[in-house]
Amino acid sequence: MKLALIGYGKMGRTIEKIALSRGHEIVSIIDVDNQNDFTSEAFKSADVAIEFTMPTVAIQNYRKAFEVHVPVVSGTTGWLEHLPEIKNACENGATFFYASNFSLGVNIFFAVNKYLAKIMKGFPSYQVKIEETHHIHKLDAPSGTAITLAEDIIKTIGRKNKWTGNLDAKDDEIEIKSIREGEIPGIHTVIYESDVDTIKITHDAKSREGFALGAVIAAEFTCGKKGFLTMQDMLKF
Ligand SMILES: NC(=O)C1=CN([C@@H]2O[C@H](COP(=O)(O)OP(=O)(O)OC[C@H]3O[C@@H](n4cnc5c(N)ncnc54)[C@H](O)[C@@H]3O)[C@@H](O)[C@H]2O)C=CC1
Ligand SMILES: O=C(O)C1=N[C@H](C(=O)O)C[C@H](O)C1
Repeated sequence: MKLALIGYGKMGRTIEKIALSRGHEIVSIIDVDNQNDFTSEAFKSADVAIEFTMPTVAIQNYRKAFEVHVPVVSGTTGWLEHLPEIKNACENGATFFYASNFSLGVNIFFAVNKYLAKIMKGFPSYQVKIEETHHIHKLDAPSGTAITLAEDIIKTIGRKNKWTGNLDAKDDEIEIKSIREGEIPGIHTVIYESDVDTIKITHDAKSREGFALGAVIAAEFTCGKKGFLTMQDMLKF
């Protein structure tokens, strides 16, 4: 498959390595210094573009790729206020795959989180909160993964209406505590606490390889498809 990379930072470089090891060709790499390359023949020849950049620029990149009819797989977090525009573009011919976290392990963790929230619906004596820890370079907080975890709990548990990054959460809110420390790739913990005990589930990424492998597999899945795609479409659990 011919791949384009939009964003050649920590994720872009890890994705390049994994894509090459799976026999794919990188036909174009776009970063801050060559943003006009979206109209190049090389970029337009890509079967799929994989985008990992920054919350503030992601939406412009999606628009530019859609203009030249290149499908996009993106893992950039912190841009979801624009989701209706992207879904609308997908209803009108664009192809876009988004995941707040592409790692298989995190997606198993998402399933466990939903199952646990279903059980905890019947146990209101437990308070729920989320903690996420990432490297000091991360621009957004809370992490996209923590927001997905919180939204899945809200849909299921029946006693929470929204999440908050404030540490004085109201009764109907889920507190998300964000910690930035060293070079940590990503740790997410969901914590249920009663007067007598604590239940915790944690996903701890050892490196960025799991995120990058998931993004390349998502690009393979996206190739030849149309519309708005997610990990649920790909993993079927
Ligand atoms: N969904 C997932 O599984 C994962 C998502 N992420 C997210 O991916 C994003 C990128 O993460 P990293 O690679 O660690 O960041 P990074 O800071 O290492 O790389 C970002 C790259 O984007 C480039 N860039 C900035 N503006 C650009 C523009 N207008 N056009 C093209 N390139 C541009 C930067 O120069 C840099 O090379 C973040 O939002 C992060 O939260 C990170 C890991 C996994
Ligand atoms: O910025 C990161 O590094 C990561 N971002 C994603 C998020 O915001 O959830 C996924 C992963 O945790 C790494």
